[in-house]
Amino acid sequence: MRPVGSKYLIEESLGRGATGTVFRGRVRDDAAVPGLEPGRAVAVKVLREELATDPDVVMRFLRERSVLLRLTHPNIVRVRDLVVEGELLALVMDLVEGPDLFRYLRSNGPLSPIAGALLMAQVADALAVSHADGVVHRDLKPANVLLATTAGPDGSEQMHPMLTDFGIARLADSPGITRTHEFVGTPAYVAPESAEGRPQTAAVDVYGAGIMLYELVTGRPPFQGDGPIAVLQAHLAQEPERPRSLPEPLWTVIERCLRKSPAERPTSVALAEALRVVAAGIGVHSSPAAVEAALAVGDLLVTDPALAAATPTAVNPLSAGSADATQVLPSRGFDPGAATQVVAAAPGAEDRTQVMAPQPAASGDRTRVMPPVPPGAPAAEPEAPHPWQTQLRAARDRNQQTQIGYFDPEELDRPQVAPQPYQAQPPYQAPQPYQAPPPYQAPQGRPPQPPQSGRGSGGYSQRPPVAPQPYQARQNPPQPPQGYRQPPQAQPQAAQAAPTPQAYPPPQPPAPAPQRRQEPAPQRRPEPAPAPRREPAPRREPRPRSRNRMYIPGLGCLKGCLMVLLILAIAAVALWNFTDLPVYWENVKSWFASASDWISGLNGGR
Ligand SMILES: Nc1ncnc2c1ncn2[C@@H]1O[C@H](COP(=O)(O)OP(=O)(O)OP(=O)(O)O)[C@@H](O)[C@H]1O
Repeated sequence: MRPVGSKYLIEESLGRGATGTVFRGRVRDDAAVPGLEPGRAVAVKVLREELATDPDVVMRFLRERSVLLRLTHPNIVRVRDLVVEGELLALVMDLVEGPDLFRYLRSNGPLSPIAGALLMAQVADALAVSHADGVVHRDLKPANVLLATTAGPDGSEQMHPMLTDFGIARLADSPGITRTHEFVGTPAYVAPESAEGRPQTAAVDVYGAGIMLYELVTGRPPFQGDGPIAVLQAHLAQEPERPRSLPEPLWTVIERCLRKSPAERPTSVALAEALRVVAAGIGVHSSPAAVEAALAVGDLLVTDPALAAATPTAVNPLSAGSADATQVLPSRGFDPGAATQVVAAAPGAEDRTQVMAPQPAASGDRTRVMPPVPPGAPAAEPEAPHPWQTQLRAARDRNQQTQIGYFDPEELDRPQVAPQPYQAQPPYQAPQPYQAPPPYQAPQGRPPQPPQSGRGSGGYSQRPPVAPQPYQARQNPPQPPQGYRQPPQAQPQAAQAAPTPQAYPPPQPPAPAPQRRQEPAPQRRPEPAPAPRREPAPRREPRPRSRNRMYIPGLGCLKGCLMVLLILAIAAVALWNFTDLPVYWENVKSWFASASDWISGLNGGR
């Protein structure tokens, strides 16, 4: 056990991410911490050294202390204390016993549309509370949703989603840590404006929620690519493809969250409400009124008028006054330093319009960080995947990691991904001729999810937790990225009536030009007649991030072997010179000679 500050002891590591390592810990027996009794188990996130030694991060850490500590909600992992001790920065949080959503999805496959909608509604509740307090999460992804296990009304285990890592991306996004062209976030979940270095408002979290919702119900995020740059370009240029079996109302919500323009995305409050309406209206038991309400869910997805008003300026960080325009959040908790940094990160038009490219040395390390496997879970895959699947998965894992990396603006000019219409993965390719998918059926093989009533008058804690089935580590083989599948018929079905055939219009085959695509294109889209290029800004060398930046595969092993050989050689010389080994050796030789003579004698006697 290691002490952290004067009040906590840390035990084993629970896992490591890009921003730090999380340990299981406990409050010291002699410590008095408000709200935490002595001996209480906690989770302690020790920020990585590079962050902890940056004066700007330390300043932010202290300045945002009160914001982080006051964020309380049943769906937010509560931060209990912040520890600053020498070069150590740590957050003390409530310990959540349960897997994170990333691991859950890997072990159990996608959720049903109803379960996915209800789970994300709770995440949206958490976002609504933090957004009201001026705090943007900025790194929404399944790995940052922990699933606490709670007992359901019938005594069964239920999962309760809890959002964690609030403020961490913001802490890491310090002028001292991230510089021009740098980026904090997780490529698969990053909003277009974040990828471009534009101001990040609450709408980036709604975008992240849309990506997560898509992934929860299909098993893969909508934008993929081989490497972070390809993924960022997809966020900027591609439209998401509707999975064939997704209910229309749920797709409406996802599509609105994934709008390229932040001003067109719903607020987190509207998102939470809409998701509950969708969940209530897409079950096979849903009443006609609930079905009707779900089909009209688009009307509930109201946008933030303040964001819409700020957008014309906010999308152009070079224009005068853009620093003010970034302050679309309530002033409480807003950090003007962050806005200044974003604007300062776009010194020229080239910078603003370029897609950032990772420098391998800066990001290579992070690709190796994998969420740990739950205790007792078998590490081996039941079936060896095809090498191609392995590559796809590796690319996906890379994009699941939070990245704080250097991006080379010159990479923009190298075509990473041609901005062409999204090409669906095999499961989503529209068959020829197009056949309408079977009507959506409620989830099978999972506990029936009772549709929740609408939000109470401000009482979040009144809502019973509804979530996917209890986590079972590696019960099923991990699912390769694929669409929502109808569960096998053999599994027990929820006792629900057949759906009304007209309830959900079948999804249209991928349309060549949906209405949205005719809207004004974001600034990043390729221009048909490119303006004369300015001279590229001189490339800045990235600040050395680690004392050990060079990694040569096998070098450690080689050095070890050479060292062993050297030690053996020295030992041999010493033995030869300082022991009776030469005498023994002479004896051995003479025995050998005698034996040879004796054998020759025997042969000669015949
Ligand atoms: N409060 C907590 N209680 C229990 N486990 C936690 C808690 N917070 C994090 N963990 C676990 O610790 C591990 C590391 O968490 P961390 O947030 O550093 O990783 P991450 O989100 O995957 O990484 P990053 O966001 O930095 O890329 C995860 O497996 C997570 O499930």
